[in-house]
Amino acid sequence: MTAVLQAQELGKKYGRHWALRDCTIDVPAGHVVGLVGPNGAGKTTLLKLACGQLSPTAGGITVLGGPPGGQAQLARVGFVAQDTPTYAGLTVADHLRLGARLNPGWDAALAQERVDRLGLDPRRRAAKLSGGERAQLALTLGLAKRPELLVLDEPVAALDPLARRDFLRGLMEATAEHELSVVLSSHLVSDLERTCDYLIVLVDSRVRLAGEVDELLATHHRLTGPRRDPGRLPAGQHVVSARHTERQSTFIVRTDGPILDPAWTVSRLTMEDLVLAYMEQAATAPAPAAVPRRPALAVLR
Ligand SMILES: Nc1ncnc2c1ncn2[C@@H]1O[C@H](COP(=O)(O)OP(=O)(O)OP(=O)(O)O)[C@@H](O)[C@H]1O
Repeated sequence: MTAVLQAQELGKKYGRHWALRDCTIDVPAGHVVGLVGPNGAGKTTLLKLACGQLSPTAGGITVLGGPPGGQAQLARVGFVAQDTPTYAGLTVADHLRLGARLNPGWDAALAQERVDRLGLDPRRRAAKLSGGERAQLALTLGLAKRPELLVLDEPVAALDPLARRDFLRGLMEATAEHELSVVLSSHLVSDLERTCDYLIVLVDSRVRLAGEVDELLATHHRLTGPRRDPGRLPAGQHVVSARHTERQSTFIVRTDGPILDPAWTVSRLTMEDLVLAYMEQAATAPAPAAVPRRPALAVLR
């Protein structure tokens, strides 16, 4: 299957500061990808590189098999930037007319159906819409363009829980109805947990983890048992994080094999556990030169 997003040692520098570096990822089409990481991790930088709004300082990136940003590519990629930008002085109907004018593949019926269903007054100016309504309008514009890839940069950050749920529900319905890949950045792991089947964790300008959620959850485990040095775990069990009390150790490990040691109580992780483990690892361990598929760093606390 064609990769929707492929990056090879991709890097972007602002002045002397790397906003993103050594980013190597290969995301297949047909996924809803959650891009998560703390403030300043480089999420917006990666998304802008993917949409051709920024040029790489190092490495390369292809989107839907081609270089981002060209005229043909722009029609295939929808981008809803941070703060869901709309034109304050234009009405909802003006936005739809503008969308139709600017996008060759514009789906007027889809746009109208969404506006009707959401109860957005076509005569209302964007400045008079609530944050949630503006976000829904921006999502409508992104969807009606009928892109193959829709990129959403923290679209729900300013929304209340109800508006967030409605927005994400709209997004999920749209991905189910149309063949669409989505890359969605957010700080809210619980939202990503509901919507995403592919995860990228970006911390401090580097990708720390990337892969299909099911596979990541199947290969990561929490082990709890008598206190043990992480160096005494089997070679195939890579320690992502370790915590110790006087008598007990709790490890989060990544492994392809079964956990056979009867000393351990083994429990499954949630996506939030996984994200936090890799964020903590990044905070306490030196950054890897490139993303290892199987992280080999042991974090002992
Ligand atoms: N135009 C710019 N000029 C200089 N530095 C920038 C610029 N844009 C971003 N940066 C820096 O690059 C780093 C990554 O920023 P980026 O906006 O990509 O992070 P982010 O993960 O999207 O953050 P947030 O979650 O806060 O939106 C940050 O340290 C930021 O200060």
